[in-house]
Amino acid sequence: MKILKFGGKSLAYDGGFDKAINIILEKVHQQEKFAVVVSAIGNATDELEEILEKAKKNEVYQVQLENFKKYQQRNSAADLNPEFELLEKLFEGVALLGDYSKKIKDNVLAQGEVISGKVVTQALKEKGINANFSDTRQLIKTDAKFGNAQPVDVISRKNVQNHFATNNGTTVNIVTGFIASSTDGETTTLGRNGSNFTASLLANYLDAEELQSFTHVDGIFTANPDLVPDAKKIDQLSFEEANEIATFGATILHAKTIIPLIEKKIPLRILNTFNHTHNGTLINAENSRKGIKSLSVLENVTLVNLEGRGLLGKPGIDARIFRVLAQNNISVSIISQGSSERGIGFIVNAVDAQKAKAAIEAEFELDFYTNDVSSVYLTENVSVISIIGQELATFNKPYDALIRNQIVPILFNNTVTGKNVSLVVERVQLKKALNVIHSEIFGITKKINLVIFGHGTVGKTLINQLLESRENIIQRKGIELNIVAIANSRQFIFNAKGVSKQWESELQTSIQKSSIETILSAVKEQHLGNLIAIDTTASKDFVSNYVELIKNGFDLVSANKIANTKEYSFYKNLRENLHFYQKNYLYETNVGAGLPLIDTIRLLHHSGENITRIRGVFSGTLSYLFNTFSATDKNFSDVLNEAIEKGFTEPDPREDLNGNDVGRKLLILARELDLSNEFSEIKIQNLIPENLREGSVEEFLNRLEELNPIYQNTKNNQNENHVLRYVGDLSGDLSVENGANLEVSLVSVPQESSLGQLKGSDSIFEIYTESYGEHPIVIQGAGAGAAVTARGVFGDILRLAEKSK
Ligand SMILES: NC(=O)C1=CN([C@@H]2O[C@H](COP(=O)(O)OP(=O)(O)OC[C@H]3O[C@@H](n4cnc5c(N)ncnc54)[C@H](O)[C@@H]3O)[C@@H](O)[C@H]2O)C=CC1
Ligand SMILES: N[C@@H](CC=O)C(=O)O
Repeated sequence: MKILKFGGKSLAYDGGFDKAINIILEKVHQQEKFAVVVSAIGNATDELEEILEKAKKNEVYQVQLENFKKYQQRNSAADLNPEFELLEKLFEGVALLGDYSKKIKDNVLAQGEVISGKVVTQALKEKGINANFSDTRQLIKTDAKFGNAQPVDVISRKNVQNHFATNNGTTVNIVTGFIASSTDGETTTLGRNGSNFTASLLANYLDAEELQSFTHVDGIFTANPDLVPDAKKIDQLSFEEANEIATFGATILHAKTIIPLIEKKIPLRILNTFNHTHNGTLINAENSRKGIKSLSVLENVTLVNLEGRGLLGKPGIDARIFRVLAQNNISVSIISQGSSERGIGFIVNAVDAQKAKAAIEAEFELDFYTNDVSSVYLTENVSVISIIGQELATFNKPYDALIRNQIVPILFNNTVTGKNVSLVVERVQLKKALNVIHSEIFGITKKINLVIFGHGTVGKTLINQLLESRENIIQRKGIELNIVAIANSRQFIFNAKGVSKQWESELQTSIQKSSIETILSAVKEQHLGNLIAIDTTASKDFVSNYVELIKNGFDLVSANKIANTKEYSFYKNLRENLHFYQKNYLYETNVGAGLPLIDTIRLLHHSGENITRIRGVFSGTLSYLFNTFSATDKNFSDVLNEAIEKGFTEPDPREDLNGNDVGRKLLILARELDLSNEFSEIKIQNLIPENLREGSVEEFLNRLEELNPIYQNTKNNQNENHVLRYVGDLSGDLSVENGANLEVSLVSVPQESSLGQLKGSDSIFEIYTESYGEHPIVIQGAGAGAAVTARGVFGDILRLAEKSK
């Protein structure tokens, strides 16, 4: 036979009760053999406890009692008068005495289960079922520890087996959970979660084939889904794993429930009354998945700290602390003591914190005078996260993930035998911490949250590339690149689940004003971790937000060259912050768009290779301009317009023509070699005549033809078989500070030379090193363009995402 157990919410009248009855009916029609264990209906136990407290304090409880009776009776024909009358008498007595014993309390609470058993039995009888109300006070015998009585197995087993021997067959026994009686016949209860315990005892005594516990959730989850939206239901757990979870806080399961089942290897299935065809969580003897983990939380706790130099090596300090806490009925959940014994910290429920502090202060009063104890203080508003099933050997992963996301646990400890690590975090960080740990441990896919600043030529291409490749990257890499926000300088859109393919129109109509503060608070509100900010602007101002982003947990990816080319103090401060907050900053596209240049130079330099010179055509725009202009009869201005149209140029094309963009690239490379040059030190040949340098972009573009005679002349005045190339050259002694020459100029080179053979918008970089001698390492390829640049930014994002995997 099977044992079915229905919890209070499953029997509440707001939907659960009828569903529970239907489940029972369905099973009867399928000719299953089973007994049903019931909890009290709805919140009956809590309500009875509240009324009891009111009666004790001589407060008016009668209205609440009447409401209780009305709710419990609802439209049932069950005769509940004996229970109601007993309750009235008990409450009257408590009100008169102004107190109650645990025995009285058990008697009061027991009525909830009796009422429930009678009501369910009556409802089934009305449906034509041969239901039989079974009061477990006649069956399960316990010691006299009221409130948390222990069953006397020998007697209880015999009683249960005898009862079921005569009351089985076509009968459906509706059995009260939670309640029992002492060997003297007094009503006892089995402690909170006692109905599950009753069901589990019955399953054991009757050698049941399965215990089905009907709850209001789909099963046991990897974390509380209210706090972790990505929490997953666990399909199967071994008894040992379930025991760990039960011990560390899962309210749905209690450790003592499992023990009688383990003894007889009886499977326990956690099911949902409201979704009963769902397979739920099966707990059995099978060890199918080793290392299952789940996260449990103690939300409202306080850390109590006791500090003092005189504690070192002094025996009995801990004993005194815990004795005084025990005397005050204060339970301690986590204890941490440093090996120097200069302090001890422990976690108590927030409601007990002040009491605990006062009790310890009183206990150690004399030690304050002798200065052995210096302070007792509370760290309030903290929470405990327990990672159940977590071995210390792999704890580095969730711990690193927390640090990466700027959550530093206040303390952590592990159990020596069970696999369980608990962390104390600030309560404001609880949700984020849970989600970060959950994603690290359970995330089949790792979610990386992206905030994109700027959606111009490069940004827009990047966003579309990211949206198009989303599924593919999930499949291939197990990484979900989730664009949570897109911002321009005026407005932004935000969606924690990821922006849609209609992002452009949504952004146009968005009323959310763009500012670093509003974006950061939107991110914070959603407790998002694994954050990357992507700068695809060309803004000189925006880079001043980088440090703020870093401080708020963002890694950075940038196509914008400004941050790397501002004054050296800014450059250095940015890196100091990156180092301090352990954040990353990638900017491969700053030089050579999608070409793997910065990474190559960094690798060579860090491996000790002496780079002696870097020379080449650094600008895709100017490469296209002079390659095409040299090889065709087209006007200079027409070719320049083509470069603008192809998306090669900077937002202001004068930044290419005046040599600043190439200068910046040269400076970025120099700084990669640990040189602290400033932009002002670069010798730059400006290709724009002075009279065209001022004014707006539009005005400049309208006067492009004025460039034609100048460059036609330059072209004509070259030696034969020579072509024009705009070249950047980092030379001199690159191994010493102030030894480098940074120069950008237009040169005429033989057509047959490596620079002379360049085509299209290709950039070329010749990297000379000591080991490679006269034969430089050459990196060549498209040096500009939205698609290649966006791909390069994409590459940086993936690199960071993989790093955090
Ligand atoms: N086009 C190319 O081939 C390459 C470009 N880059 C760099 O990529 C960056 C973007 O270039 P493009 O897309 O061509 O420029 P773009 O001008 O088309 O796009 C930049 C966008 O950023 C927006 N923006 C400006 N300030 C902002 C702020 N404070 N917050 C949010 N958005 C802001 C602008 O409204 C604009 O839509 C530049 O820094 C450029 O140097 C780097 C390598 C190659
Ligand atoms: N305008 C730049 C774009 C890449 O940095 C260029 O043309 O090289």
